[in-house]
Amino acid sequence: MVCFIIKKLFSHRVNQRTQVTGTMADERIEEITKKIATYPDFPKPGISFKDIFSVLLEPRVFRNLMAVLEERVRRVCPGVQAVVGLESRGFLIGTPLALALDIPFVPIRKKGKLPGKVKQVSYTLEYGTDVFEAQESSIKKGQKVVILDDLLATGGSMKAACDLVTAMGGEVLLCLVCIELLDLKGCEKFSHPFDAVVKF
Ligand SMILES: O=P(O)(O)OC[C@H]1O[C@H](OP(=O)(O)OP(=O)(O)O)[C@H](O)[C@@H]1O
Ligand SMILES: Nc1ncnc2[nH]cnc12
Ligand SMILES: [Mg+2]
Repeated sequence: MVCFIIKKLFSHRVNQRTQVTGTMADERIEEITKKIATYPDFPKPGISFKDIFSVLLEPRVFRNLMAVLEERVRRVCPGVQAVVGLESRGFLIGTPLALALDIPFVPIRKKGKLPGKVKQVSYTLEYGTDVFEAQESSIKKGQKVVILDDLLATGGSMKAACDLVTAMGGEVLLCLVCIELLDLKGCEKFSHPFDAVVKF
């Protein structure tokens, strides 16, 4: 009986994973959604490119996006100790979020751009393959982090970032993106808690 109840509770949590913060109507999110420009067949035929830069053109909408991200992190992972941002578009939102939360910003960069000793992981993304690196001492053992990026497509980048942070001894409390491309089912690539502001 106890086992049955535990299983029920657990399956509920797993099913809720992509709904970490619920679905309350939020006018800020509706406006952010409308501002995200779509470019068909960029950078390759068949790719429908969602452009976060169109949100950044409007300070009020950008500020609202940052406020939504901050609220979600404060609600879901109050003990978070660092924001890990993925080069390059993840830096745009990762640095202001780290400042707002008053915690360190840790960059994960593409191969060969970070000085000093680095840890590496290779990965595939919607239109290619790449290698991610982090500076060896940038993530401490047991450090609780949120990983932030502009967009989740196939989930290859986010999975690689989770693997890298975990291999360095960090604990991923939340993977957070502005935009999720639902058809690509990227969040199935990794098992950490996940949340997205806008879903297409
Ligand atoms: O879920 P995935 O299939 O891995 O794709 C998502 C990633 O792809 C894009 O980055 P990109 O590597 O194009 O580089 P950029 O951020 O430097 O523009 C986007 O900013 C995400 O980081
Ligand atoms: N469809 C897409 N739009 C914007 N950035 C992306 N990165 C990977 N896929 C993408
Ligand atoms: Mg990117």
